[in-house]
Amino acid sequence: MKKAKLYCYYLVSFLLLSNLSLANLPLEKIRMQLRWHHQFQFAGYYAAKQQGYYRQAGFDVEIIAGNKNRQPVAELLNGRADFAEGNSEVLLARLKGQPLVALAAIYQRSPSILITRKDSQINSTEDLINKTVMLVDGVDSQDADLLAMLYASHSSLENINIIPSSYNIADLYQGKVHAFNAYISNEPFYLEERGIAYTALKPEDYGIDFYSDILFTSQAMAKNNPDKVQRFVNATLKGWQYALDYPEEIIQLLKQQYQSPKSLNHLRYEANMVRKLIIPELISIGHIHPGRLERMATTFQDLGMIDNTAALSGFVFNPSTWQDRLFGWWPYFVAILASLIAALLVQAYTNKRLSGEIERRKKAEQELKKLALTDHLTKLHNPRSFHQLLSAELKRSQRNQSSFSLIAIDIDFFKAVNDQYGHHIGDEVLQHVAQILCTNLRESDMCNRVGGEEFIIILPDTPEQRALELAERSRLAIEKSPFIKGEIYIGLTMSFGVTQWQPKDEINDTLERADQALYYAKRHGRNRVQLFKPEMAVAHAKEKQQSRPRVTADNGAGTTGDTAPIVHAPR
Ligand SMILES: Nc1nc2c(ncn2[C@@H]2O[C@H](COP(=O)(O)OP(=O)(O)OP(=O)(O)O)[C@@H](O)[C@H]2O)c(=O)[nH]1
Repeated sequence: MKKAKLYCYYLVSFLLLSNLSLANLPLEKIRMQLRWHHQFQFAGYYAAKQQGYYRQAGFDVEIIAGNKNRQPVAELLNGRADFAEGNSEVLLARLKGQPLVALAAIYQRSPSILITRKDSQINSTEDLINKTVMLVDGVDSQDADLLAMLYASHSSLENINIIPSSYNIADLYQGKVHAFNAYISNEPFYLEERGIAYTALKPEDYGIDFYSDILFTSQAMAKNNPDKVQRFVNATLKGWQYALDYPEEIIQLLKQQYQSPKSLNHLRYEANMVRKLIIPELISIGHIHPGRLERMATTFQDLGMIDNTAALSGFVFNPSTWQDRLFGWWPYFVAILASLIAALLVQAYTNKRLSGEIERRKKAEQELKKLALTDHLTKLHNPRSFHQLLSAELKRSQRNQSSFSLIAIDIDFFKAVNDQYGHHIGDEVLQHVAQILCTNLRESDMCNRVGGEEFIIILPDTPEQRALELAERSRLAIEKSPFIKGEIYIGLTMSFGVTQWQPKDEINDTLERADQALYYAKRHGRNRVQLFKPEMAVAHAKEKQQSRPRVTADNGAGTTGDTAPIVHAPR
């Protein structure tokens, strides 16, 4: 659970950091090409820029007005724009092989109409025979919805005089043409302003149902930067929603910032019409239905404008294919994966450090324990440890009904060593002796330094006879191993007292007996091994009464006990 929390923490921190760093990135320059002059027709783009939606998406967007020579499809294909807005011409270009991708159909209905003067009595397309009609590019018009509307009632357009549009509505009300290609959101206002009655011939009334004002980009952009495209689309649609919610704000913006030549009333008229074309109450802004695109494509084909509709496939931007999704999400996958790996690594590193630290402390504790139980000079068990070991051995022997022996050992005339060579040489002699004493023992035997120059060996499962043999072996080893250092040569001997633990013994009973045997050995010539015998206890008690130190006590052979017969001589 703690680990899960830790990973979440890493993840959240990572994502927060990622977002912060994204916000701090410089804005990316984007060129957005409009189809025509600045007017309410493009309100959503101005709103997205004004409201900061583009900036939040990471873009610095330049909104470029269109004109006769600056048309969206050409601008985008030539790389002069990153995104653009066009009418059905976008689909037509795609079906003709241009690598364009539709991102959103802002207008669910086409604003293209043919407009006639009411007094011309032209009330339907049938009435256009032998009449002059203006279309964009004249007979070569790409205004598919208007053409389709004409074809809906004419098998051929030969009897209609189609000429290129002048883009000047005055040509209509001055009677130069009978029908004028117009935008329902634009030209009717001029006529209404002048009180000129008109008729609007709408493609939808002839079964022609086209999208318009399609936001599009290049195929390369959609493929290589789906995330960027999606961000741009989202910001744009948000802008459109804002523009439809607060049209007056955008109208003022158009006048002040984009120098729109249209009057406020004209812009309000346009805003009202635009809302009817977008139908936000019924359809989510920008929605593209593939079936409607197909119908548009079929219309182009029926008009002979394209051979087939094969290129329709893939026309609509769809970042939710698994490849696109993967492509768009891979940085997040990588980020999540990386943060998990980082969390695991940190965890592993922390664990390693912790276990290292625990190990180190354990060792230090063990070391301390060992130090507390070890004689610092000889590295043998110290008196404290000796008592623990002896008590454990006693219990073990009681439990197992076995027996152990003790050998108490004391260096002979050690005082003379200190006196003659100094305490530091005395220390080295002690180390020397300890090493010889304990080298030839069995693994189970325990060697202890219990006093200045006194040692006791615990021999588990050992009868006294065997202990005697071992003691004798040690005595001989010491005798044969003088301490030699430079010019110093010190011959050494040791005295040994041996006894066996008896089942009725307390610890001190056995210790006492070993000590009495050692005392006896000291008193009887030193450099010897003595097994405890009961009579020794009596003699020992008498000695104690006289309070005479055993080392200076008469050993029964004069005063030899006080004079050192061993050699302490420079070599
Ligand atoms: N260098 C050194 N000397 C020690 C240490 N502990 C005790 N001694 C000395 O050991 C000597 C023991 O002397 P005594 O008890 O008189 O015994 P001894 O001279 O060995 O004579 P006997 O035991 O009777 O043979 C004293 O001089 C102590 O100062 C130690 O850690 N280092």
